[in-house]
Amino acid sequence: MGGQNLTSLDDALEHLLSGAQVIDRTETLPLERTLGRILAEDIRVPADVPPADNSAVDGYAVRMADTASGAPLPVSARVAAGQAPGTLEPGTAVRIFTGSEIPAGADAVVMQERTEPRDGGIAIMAAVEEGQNIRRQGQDLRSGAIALSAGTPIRPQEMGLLGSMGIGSVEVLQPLRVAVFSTGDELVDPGQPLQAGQIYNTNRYTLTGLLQAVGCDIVRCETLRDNRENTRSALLGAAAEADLIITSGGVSVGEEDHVRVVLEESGELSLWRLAIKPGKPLAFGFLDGTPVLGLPGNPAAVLVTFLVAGLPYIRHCQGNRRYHVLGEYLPAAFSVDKPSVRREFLRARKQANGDLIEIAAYPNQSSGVLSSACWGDGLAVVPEDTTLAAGDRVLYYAFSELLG
Ligand SMILES: Nc1nc2c(c(=O)[nH]1)N[C@H]1C(S)=C(S)[C@@H](COP(=O)(O)OP(=O)(O)OC[C@H]3O[C@@H](n4cnc5c(N)ncnc54)[C@H](O)[C@@H]3O)O[C@H]1N2
Ligand code: MOO
Repeated sequence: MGGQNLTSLDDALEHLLSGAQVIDRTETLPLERTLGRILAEDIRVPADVPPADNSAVDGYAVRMADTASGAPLPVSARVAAGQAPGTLEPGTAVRIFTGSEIPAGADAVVMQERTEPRDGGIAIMAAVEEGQNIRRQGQDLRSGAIALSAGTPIRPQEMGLLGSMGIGSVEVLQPLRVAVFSTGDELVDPGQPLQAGQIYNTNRYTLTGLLQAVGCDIVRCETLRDNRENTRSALLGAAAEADLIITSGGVSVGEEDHVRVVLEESGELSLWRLAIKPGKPLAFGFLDGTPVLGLPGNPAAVLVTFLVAGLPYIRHCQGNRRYHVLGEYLPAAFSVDKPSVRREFLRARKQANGDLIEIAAYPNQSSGVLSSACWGDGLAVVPEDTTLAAGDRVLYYAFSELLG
């Protein structure tokens, strides 16, 4: 616990992750539809990749011993990629291409640029080493090994690797089903005129984008008015069909802040008020066993709390065992004069200063200013109880790294 009975982000994450349930629903998908999914099974290599020794270059397959005399070698055969290679006749060379299988008996491939036509055959113009230009059977994957383990997120390169093994479909975890609620009587959807006291709904779109970016299924996306009973019934309804409920707004201390109260009254509030800025009033709990992540209403606080607290939890629930975020320490182009008991996440970006890369922070860090995040490319972290002078190293997380 930090000051003011705030929970530190580290303690909050430990609490969130220790209770997180990984999805237990799987499905089998053809390879081309697996991008962004999480493998539900270990993938064992069915047969060596590549399946046989093959040539790395266009040239000639030879037996090294036949090249010692320097005499030209007649070309006895031609093996195009895709053809069965046959056997190298002693004392000859076989014309071969990149990817062609190596004929039995050959122990080196000479690049065609290192040869010259002579006396109806080829003369080899450079010393030959055993094994040169041969890509060995199984150099990429060995039969029987685990190539990819359960919990691996599938990127384009994993799709390619699965294809290289001849695996056309894999078992993956189903997407996390998330219900999203914005709360507030003041909210109006874009496209309609604003009346006095109203503002346009921002968080609905930030959250929709974030959830799409991280591969969740949005099963509900609604706006709740500031009414306790409606809030209660909407959240309980969503609890029956979603793996996770995310709300924005209604978690602070005002009498119109119903989300947290509904958690307390009808479920369980297990976390409230973190030592982070923005995002202090974040709430977390359960309704009918379904986790509810109550993000604060301020638009920049929504983005920050989703990234630093929600996303590690979501990645865990998605079954992703590879999620780790590595920040980097770079000199700050700004200063922080007043220490805070809350860890502060500044909307920031990298900038060049001569040959130095430094971190600049958006001048207005109000949690109501979402422009800060559109200007920025990431978050700079000011630790609790810390001041910073320009030039001090500050921890920086790129949005792309956080969302990775
Ligand atoms: N007395 C106190 N007041 C406040 C505290 C506090 O500790 N004591 N904390 C402040 C902090 S920090 C935050 S953050 C906010 C969070 O309050 P809530 O999560 O209850 O959010 P709301 O009050 O509903 O809204 C806050 C702010 O955000 C606007 N908002 C809400 N939803 C949306 C949306 N979907 N799109 C655009 N803007 C939205 C809302 O109009 C408010 O301006 O509480 C502080 N107060
Ligand atoms: O923490 Mo609130 O989220 O600063 O605006």
